[in-house]
Amino acid sequence: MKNYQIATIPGDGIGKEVVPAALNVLHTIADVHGGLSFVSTEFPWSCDYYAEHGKMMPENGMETLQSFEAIFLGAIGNPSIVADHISLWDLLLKIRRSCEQSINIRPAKYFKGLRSPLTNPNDFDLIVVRENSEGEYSEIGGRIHKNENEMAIQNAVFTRRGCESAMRYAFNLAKKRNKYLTSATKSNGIFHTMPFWDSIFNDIKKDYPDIETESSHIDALSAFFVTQPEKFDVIVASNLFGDILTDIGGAVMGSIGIAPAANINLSGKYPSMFEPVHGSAPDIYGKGIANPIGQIWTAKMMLDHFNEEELGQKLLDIIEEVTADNIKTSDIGGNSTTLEVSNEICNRLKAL
Ligand SMILES: NC(=O)c1ccc[n+]([C@@H]2O[C@H](COP(=O)([O-])OP(=O)(O)OC[C@H]3O[C@@H](n4cnc5c(N)ncnc54)[C@H](O)[C@@H]3O)[C@@H](O)[C@H]2O)c1
Ligand SMILES: O=C(O)C[C@@H](O)C(=O)O
Ligand SMILES: [K+]
Ligand SMILES: [Mn+2]
Repeated sequence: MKNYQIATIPGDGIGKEVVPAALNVLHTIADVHGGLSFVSTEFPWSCDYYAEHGKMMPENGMETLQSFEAIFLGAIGNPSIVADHISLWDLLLKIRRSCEQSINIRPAKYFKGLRSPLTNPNDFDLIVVRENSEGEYSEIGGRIHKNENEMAIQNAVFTRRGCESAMRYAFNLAKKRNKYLTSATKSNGIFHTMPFWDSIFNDIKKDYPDIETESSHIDALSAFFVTQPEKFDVIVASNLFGDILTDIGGAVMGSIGIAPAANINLSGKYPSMFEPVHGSAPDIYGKGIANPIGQIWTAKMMLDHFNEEELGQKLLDIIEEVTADNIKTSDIGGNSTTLEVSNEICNRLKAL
C-alpha cells in the first residue's frame, strides 16, 4: 500500500469549494485502485488566515510543507481583505520559489461536450511550459516621489539557468509529443531580456535537431491561440507571458475554470505543487457553482507526477464523458452544481 502525504491548502474563495470536491475524487480513485491512499493534511493559510494572524502563513510554514510529497492548492486572493500582490507573494509565489518549483506546466485541449467560444474549435492539444520562478515577476524596484513626480520602477530578472531549464524541459516534452516547440518572445519591444531569451533558445535548439521550432512574438502568439490553437504543440514562455497565455488556453477550451496546472520541482528535493490556473473567483464564491474540473484535472496531473498515469487517463476520460453528458456547471453552459459534477465523476469511477 502506497500512502501519499499531501499538504492541502484550499486558500480563498472558490478554492474552498473546488478543493474538497477534488479531494473526494482523489479518495475515490484511491479506493478504486486499492493499492494507494492519499493522506491529506489541511492548512487554512489564506486571506482569512491573514485577517486573524496578520500573515498569510506561519513563520515555519515553508518548513512544514517540506515534509510532504506534494502540495494541493486551490486559489489565493481576496482583495477585500488583503491586497493581491501581498497575498500572492506571501503565499503562492513564496511556495513556488522556496520549493524551487521552477516550471509550471499548463495543458489546454479540445474537450468533448464543451462549448468553446471558437466558431471552429477543431482538435487542439497544447501544453504551455511557463518559467515559474523569475522573469517579469520580481520584487526588485520601488516607488518614489509624490504627485506629478511619482514613479515606479520594476526590474525583470532572466537568468541563463532559469531560461535554459524551462526551455530544455519544453524541448524534452516536445520530443515525446508532436516535436513542435514555440518560444514566446517580444524581442522587438523588450530591449534586453527578450533578445537574451531568444539567444538562449537559439543556442539550445541545436541540441534538439529533431524538434521543429518557431519564435513568435507574444502579441501575435496570443491571437493565434484564439484563431488557430490547433497549430501548437508545446509552447515555452516566460513567467508573465505564460500566465497570460494559459488563461487564453482555458478560455478557448470553454472556461478558465477547466484549466489545470502543475508547479514542478525538477530536482525532487522539495514537493511539487498542484493548483489550477484559475483564481479565487470572488464573483461566484459561495453559490456552489464553481467548475471543479480545473481542480480535478489538476489532481490528475498530481497522479501523473506519482506515475499513476493509467488511472489519471481514466479520470480524464470520465471528466470528458460527464461533460459530454451535460452534467456541467454554468460557466460551460450547464446548470449543475460543483458537487453534482464531482459526485458524478466519483460515481463513474466507482463503476469502473
Ligand atoms: N493561482 C491563484 O491562486 C490565482 C490565480 C489567478 C487569480 N488569483 C487571485 O484570484 C482573485 C480573483 O482574480 P481574477 O478575477 O482576476 O481571476 P479568477 O480566475 O479568479 O476569475 C476570472 C473569471 O473566471 C471565472 N472563474 C474562475 N474560475 C472559475 C471556475 N472554477 N468556475 C467558474 N468560473 C470560474 C470567475 O468567476 C471570473 O469571472 C484575485 O485575488 C487574484 O489575485 C489567484
Ligand atoms: O500570477 C500568478 O502566477 C498567479 C495566478 O494568476 C496564476 O496563474 O497562478
Ligand atoms: K489557482
Ligand atoms: Mn494566472
